Amino acid sequence: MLHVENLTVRHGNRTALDRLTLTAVPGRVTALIGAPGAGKTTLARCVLGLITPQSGKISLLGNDVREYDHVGRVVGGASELSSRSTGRTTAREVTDLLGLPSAVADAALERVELAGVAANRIETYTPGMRQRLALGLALLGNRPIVVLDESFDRADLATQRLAHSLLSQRAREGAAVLVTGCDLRVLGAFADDVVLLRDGRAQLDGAVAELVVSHREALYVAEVGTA
Ligand SMILES: Nc1ncnc2c1ncn2[C@@H]1O[C@H](COP(=O)(O)OP(=O)(O)OP(=O)(O)O)[C@@H](O)[C@H]1O
Repeated sequence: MLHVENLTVRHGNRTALDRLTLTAVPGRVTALIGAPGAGKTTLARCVLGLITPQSGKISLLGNDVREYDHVGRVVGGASELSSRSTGRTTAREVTDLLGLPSAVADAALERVELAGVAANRIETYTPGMRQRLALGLALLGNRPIVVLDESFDRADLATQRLAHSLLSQRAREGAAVLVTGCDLRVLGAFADDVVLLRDGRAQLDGAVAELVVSHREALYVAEVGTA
């Protein structure tokens, strides 16, 4: 379980997250939907331990995020990829952190169809290949929480399909999966829950199946609005 409570983050005088509360439940895919600037990346970076919020609480598996030396041991996610590194080196950094054999890194790259370019630098990858690498890294090691700030709704169709199938499968295996994006029409096809973020606040929060019936207008108008 990933639970965020009353999280506030300010960048200078700009409030990126404003007392945000949300939960990503094990066994389900949660889509964090918001227009550009709504605060999705800020939230993902907080969960990955890259930003310290001004106030509020993040708990991972019931423990305060600050109790973890390496959040990456329990949260699968891709933070900034170093473009001069290769896909293989990057994946092996994760297997090293998790104490897994390097063959697991190779298998993760194969799963996202990057085995043939594993030895190439990330700077040579297309946007879709980078997104597939992020996906492979996030799923590596079957960690109980997955956070992907990748806007797969804007990816090429093959990458979208792969993301949908692998993230749904990981949720079915019991992980709490949080994925960000702008377009609920795409993410709603495989997400179970949705949090609609606007100006750093959760405007709507609930099961996709219920919200698209009760708040259809608000969901689709708000997601394309400016933050
Ligand atoms: N390092 C920073 N310094 C100043 N302002 C920032 C910084 N990072 C983010 N912001 C601001 O915080 C707000 C939230 O940004 P964030 O990147 O989290 O949104 P987002 O929903 O991920 O947007 P996008 O879909 O474009 O990635 C925006 O107003 C953004 O301009």
